Amino acid sequence: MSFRPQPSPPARPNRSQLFGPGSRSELFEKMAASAADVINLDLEDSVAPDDKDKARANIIAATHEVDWGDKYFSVRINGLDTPHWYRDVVDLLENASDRLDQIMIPMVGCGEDIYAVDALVTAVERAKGRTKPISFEVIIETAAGLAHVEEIAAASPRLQAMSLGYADFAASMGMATTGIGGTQANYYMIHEGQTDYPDPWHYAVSAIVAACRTHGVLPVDGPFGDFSDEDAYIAHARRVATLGMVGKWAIHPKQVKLANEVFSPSEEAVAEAREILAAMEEAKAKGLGATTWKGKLIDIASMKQAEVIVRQAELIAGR
Ligand SMILES: CC(=O)SCCNC(=O)CCNC(=O)[C@H](O)C(C)(C)COP(=O)(O)OP(=O)(O)OC[C@H]1O[C@@H](n2cnc3c(N)ncnc32)[C@H](O)[C@@H]1OP(=O)(O)O
Ligand SMILES: O=CC(=O)O
Ligand SMILES: [Mg+2]
Repeated sequence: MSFRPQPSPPARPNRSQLFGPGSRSELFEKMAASAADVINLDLEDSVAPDDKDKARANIIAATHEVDWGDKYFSVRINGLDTPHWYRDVVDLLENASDRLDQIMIPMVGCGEDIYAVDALVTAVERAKGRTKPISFEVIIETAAGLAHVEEIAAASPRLQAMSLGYADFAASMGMATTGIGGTQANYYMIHEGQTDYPDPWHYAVSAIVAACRTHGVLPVDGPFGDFSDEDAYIAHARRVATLGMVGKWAIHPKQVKLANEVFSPSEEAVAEAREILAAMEEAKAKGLGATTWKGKLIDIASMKQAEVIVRQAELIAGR
């Protein structure tokens, strides 16, 4: 219990985040023309060490030259355990246009990691007279990151979003898999001869959602590596949407449409939510806190559940 109301996350659509290597500038116009809500140009793992300088220069040029429309524009910097990250921050903040909205910080392990980047970003912003503050997104993708997820979620007012990075997370946890997201062939149970493949990521997803919701941060699901398997992507996305995530990465353009569909409430769900709200208004007018709708109990908490769906639909419609 707390007397403090739960803070709202930033009110912007974040259903799909399309990634592309900063070293592949030929992809930028295609990314800008996509239906993704968020663009993540990468300086980290999809860029070879020898290409880091070129990738930074490409991304800076793209903030000036490419029309990114109304997309939220984010750049993933290198991790704090590398020699690259400070140069990423300094070069971007000194030279990128105001089209840069966000820096994504990978491999975070504790709140102090965010503090360190915040201090550097703040210093460069002041030195260069940048008036638009840069926001942060972090990736939880290590055992330490998950262990400290709540302090990370509370670490900076710049923090808008937090993603689960399946590949590095699996490696850090010592998980016996090379799969990026989804069910895992060796993670199964057998009951009365029937094989069931439970979700090995459930705990991490729920821990991230709880930390994010506590501190008004958008919880986002990370990559799904097998971009040829659309059904498996959709199944994974639907599971995490049910658990409270607001969107998912697209590491191939064909995944953008899938994410946008899964993370937009269906017309049927919105109509039902509005019916619940109307039924509860009627009940409240009669002095009741609970009533029956389609043979089921609904009460004040049902209104809050319905409002989540209606708010989400309105946010997307207002895009
Ligand atoms: C674990 C992690 O950290 S994930 C995050 C970091 N990883 C990334 O950023 C990787 C992002 N994705 C990619 O680099 C690429 O999509 C790859 C390597 C997976 C596949 O690339 P390709 O072999 O070129 O893909 P494919 O041939 O299927 O591309 C089909 C079309 O989509 C385009 N395309 C490919 N990737 C992208 C992209 N990320 N954004 C926009 N368009 C793209 C191609 O140029 C091609 O366009 P065309 O039809 O006009 O020729
Ligand atoms: O950065 C993403 C991941 O899956 O690792
Ligand atoms: Mg990673």
